[in-house]
Amino acid sequence: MKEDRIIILDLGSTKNTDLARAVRKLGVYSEIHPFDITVEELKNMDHVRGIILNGGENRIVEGKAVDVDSAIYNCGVPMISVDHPTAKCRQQFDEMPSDEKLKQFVFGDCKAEANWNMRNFISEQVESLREEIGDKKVLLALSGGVDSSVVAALLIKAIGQQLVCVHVNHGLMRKGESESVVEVFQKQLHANLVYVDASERFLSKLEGVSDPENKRKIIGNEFIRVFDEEAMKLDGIHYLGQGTIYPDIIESGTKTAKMVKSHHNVGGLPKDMQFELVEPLKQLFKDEVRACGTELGLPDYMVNRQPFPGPGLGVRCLGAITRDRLEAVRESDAILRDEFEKAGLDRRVWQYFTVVPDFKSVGMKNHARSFDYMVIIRAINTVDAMTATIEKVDWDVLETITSRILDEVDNVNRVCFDMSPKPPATIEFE
Ligand SMILES: Nc1ncnc2c1ncn2[C@@H]1O[C@H](COP(=O)(O)OP(=O)(O)OP(=O)(O)O)[C@@H](O)[C@H]1O
Repeated sequence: MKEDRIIILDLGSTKNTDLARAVRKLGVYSEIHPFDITVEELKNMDHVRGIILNGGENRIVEGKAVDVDSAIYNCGVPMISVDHPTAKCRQQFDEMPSDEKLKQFVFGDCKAEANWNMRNFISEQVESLREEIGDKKVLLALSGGVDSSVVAALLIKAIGQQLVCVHVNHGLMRKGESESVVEVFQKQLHANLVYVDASERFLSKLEGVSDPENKRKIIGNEFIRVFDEEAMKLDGIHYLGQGTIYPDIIESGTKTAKMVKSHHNVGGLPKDMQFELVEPLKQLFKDEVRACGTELGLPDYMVNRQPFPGPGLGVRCLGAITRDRLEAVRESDAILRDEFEKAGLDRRVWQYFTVVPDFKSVGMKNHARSFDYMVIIRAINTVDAMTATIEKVDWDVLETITSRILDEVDNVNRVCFDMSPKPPATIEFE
């Protein structure tokens, strides 16, 4: 990679990513590494212009305060420290430096060039992907979500028809979602796309299953089975593309953080599938992934898509999934998304969706007694998905959504708004 870089060494900070993002915001590439990196490893990296020793509350590891190898202090690269009392560098900060001070360090002391942007990133990735992959083929599970869509667009630009995308419609997609994957990737970007309509297969496996854990397991296992079958039909695949992004890497790789998450992958593919991995987004933060998708020409609704659970609408059609309630979830979700977009809430609210429970309530329709399902609307905001607050949706917007759902969605006679923050409630219901 040709960009100048600032290395952040994690000495127990909980704010490594904030710092890395602050540096990248200045247009300079920044990467986080563990405190015990060796000076040789550092020297093997290209274009290292500066080092930030980033200390903090997790500085005690196995009873000892951590520090970098003394050779790193003498490696001749400009260095500052943040909240690292035993640092042996000239300039030390007690807390994250202001933008001005960071600028002074990055451009003044380190003389770094501001050349980190998505255009450069894409052209470099295209070049290195072509070199790495040669004339071999790459398989990619394309969900239509942000990460796999951006990986697909990048790989299409780099290797065109050598990329084989497999999209599985498990029947639990949102309204129009699978169709838009086909429209964008097959019709517009001319991708080599295998579209598998496995709805019937998933729905029949799920029939009568009401336990949320079992539902998730069945969906996950069936997904692997379908993907496996499709992969077996293909010849000469050498690589597997994955939408791993930078937070996946740092969350599973840091040596001081308390919470360690497992690495992102395609739901645990069978071990006997011998693929090498291609993970072209592994340097990017989520907002950079979105910017990369936009630069690659993906539509706005795809790159700004809100998070959507792997098991899809299956966990929003509560209890044992029935086709009538699944349709009610899908249709009401489409109305909610449409009205949120019209009200400009789609950009502001982190996640919003509808849920249909598996019981009925009494109502009146066309002057007669009705006994039908209810739709629950949920709209939440969060920073890290660990806690969540409720969006105070404007009353008029809620009324419009309610009357549209009651008018347009079959088998529904009641609409509720979920007021519960996380905790004690979770974001999803199952
Ligand atoms: N219906 C699907 N068809 C094909 N691939 C899928 C499907 N659902 C999930 N995948 C694959 O599994 C990966 C992990 O799925 P997950 O639901 O955890 O999404 P994610 O981490 O948000 O990524 P994305 O933004 O690409 O959906 C996806 O990146 C994609 O490669």
